[in-house]
Parts: sequence; structure tokens; C-alpha cells
Amino acid sequence: MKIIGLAGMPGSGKGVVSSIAGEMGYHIIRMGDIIREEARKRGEDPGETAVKLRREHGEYIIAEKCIPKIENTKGEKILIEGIRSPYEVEIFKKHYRGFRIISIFSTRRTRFKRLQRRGRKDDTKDYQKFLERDQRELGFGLGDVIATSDYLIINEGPLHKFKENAKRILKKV
Ligand SMILES: Nc1ncnc2c1ncn2[C@@H]1O[C@H](COP(=O)(O)OP(=O)(O)OP(=O)(O)O)[C@@H](O)[C@H]1O
Repeated sequence: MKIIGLAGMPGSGKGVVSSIAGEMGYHIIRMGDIIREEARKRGEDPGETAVKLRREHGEYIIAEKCIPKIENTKGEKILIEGIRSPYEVEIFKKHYRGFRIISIFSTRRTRFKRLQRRGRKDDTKDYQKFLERDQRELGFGLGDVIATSDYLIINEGPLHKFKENAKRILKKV
């Protein structure tokens, strides 16, 4: 089984890579979906739930919730989108030899512009709010994950180039 973790700050392009991986036959597991599912049950904001879940059940909780989803997957290729902390990397490495992390980097300026354009429900046009979201993600240890990843894709240029790079790296891993 080939299993890859995907990390990057908000707006860096994780969704783009996931959809390419999907086209290549990967089964996609989104850590964000696990948080959103839990937030819905609790009637909370997903940002709040992400912090609370870790506080209540420890740093490993979101990764642990992914394991049964991975085990129930029939496919041979799995991509876990949205790894945020070194604890999560540790769990996946322990369970799956050969687990690799691909990170995506885009500058803050680029990411803010993209998120303004994307306009998903949790996207903001307020730069201060955007910085707060960045800070929350970094607080989970996302910076450490990116700094110690196995592959890095820089996403500052045109979308088609980024997609080409992503495809090449997904094939290489
Ligand atoms: N190179 C690029 N050129 C132009 N637009 C891009 C590029 N890369 C990504 N985008 C667009 O920017 C937006 C953010 O990308 P995407 O949704 O993949 O980010 P993300 O890392 O999944 O963000 P989040 O963590 O907030 O979900 C999307 O609308 C995407 O289509």
C-alpha cells in the first residue's frame, strides 16, 4: 500500500493536489472532514473543535480517527490531506512503513489572495482573521511538518505548472 500525507498552510493548494491524486486513483482522506464532522455533532465552529479535540483527547486524536478509515479502504493508494502536527506524522509512520509527506509552500500574500478569490464559507477577506487562522495552524506544529517533509512543491506560478509538478511527485513517491 502506498500512503502519502499532504501538508500545507491554508490556501497553499492542498485541494488541487488531492483532486489530481484522485484522478490518479488515490483514495483521499481529509483530516479537515473529520474535524468538520465532529464540529457538526458538537454544534461548534470547526476551528474551535480542532483545538478542543486535541486538548480533550491529546495530540494524536485526529490521526487516530483516520486509522480505521485507512483500514477500511480497499484501494492500494491513499492520500491523507491536511496533516498538521508532528504527532500525526509519528502515528502514521508507526502504522505504515514507507509513509511519506508531501508539503506545499506558497507565500502568505499569494495564499491570502487565493482564499479571497475562493470564498469558501470559512474563508475571510479580513487579513487579521487570515493571520489568526495561520497562527492556529502553526500552533498545531504545521511549520515543523513542512520543514521535515520528504517532498516540497512550491506553488507560486500558474496552476497548470503546479498540477504538472504535483503529478510528477505523486508518481515518484
Ligand atoms: N497555482 C495556482 N494558481 C491559481 N490558483 C490556484 C493555484 N493553486 C491553487 N489555486 C486556487 O487557490 C485556492 C486555494 O487552493 P486550495 O483550495 O487547493 O488550498 P488548500 O491548501 O486546500 O486550502 P485550505 O487548507 O484552506 O483548504 C483554490 O481556489 C485553488 O483553485
